[in-house]
Amino acid sequence: MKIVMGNDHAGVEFKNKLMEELRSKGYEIMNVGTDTLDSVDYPDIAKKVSEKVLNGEAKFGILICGTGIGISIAANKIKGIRAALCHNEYTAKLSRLHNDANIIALGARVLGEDLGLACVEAFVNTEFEGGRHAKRVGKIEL
Ligand SMILES: O=C(CO)[C@H](O)[C@H](O)COP(=O)(O)O
Repeated sequence: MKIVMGNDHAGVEFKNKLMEELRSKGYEIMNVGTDTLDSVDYPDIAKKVSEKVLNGEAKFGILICGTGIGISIAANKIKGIRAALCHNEYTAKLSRLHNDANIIALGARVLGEDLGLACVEAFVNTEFEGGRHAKRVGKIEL
């Protein structure tokens, strides 16, 4: 499965740990985030990841900033993106099951790396349930 990851300066270490774990589990990871601690603007990263999800280069995106808030707000302004800010496996799973989220957003200053990985695995391994949820998701479209 192809996944694109992006992060601002607050998420470098978190991204690296997650990327290493995910690659060791066989996921194909594209990294479009920053790799240094120099300050960058999270909306630019949200845009890069969103583009790769929308053009099909990746099935899912992972966005990381300090809290996950700004980067998820920015991604959700882009047509076709449903970015879910998740803090646990339950919300990560439900964001796929009910909301058909195509990006998971995580807060590097909020979550431990192990919990972040558990959230990502719950997210990418859950299918959208459809049915009554499809009508609701349809109403979200920009
Ligand atoms: O979490 C974030 C956005 O929601 C950013 O990572 C955070 O605002 C960056 O802050 P700073 O420039 O002070 O490192």
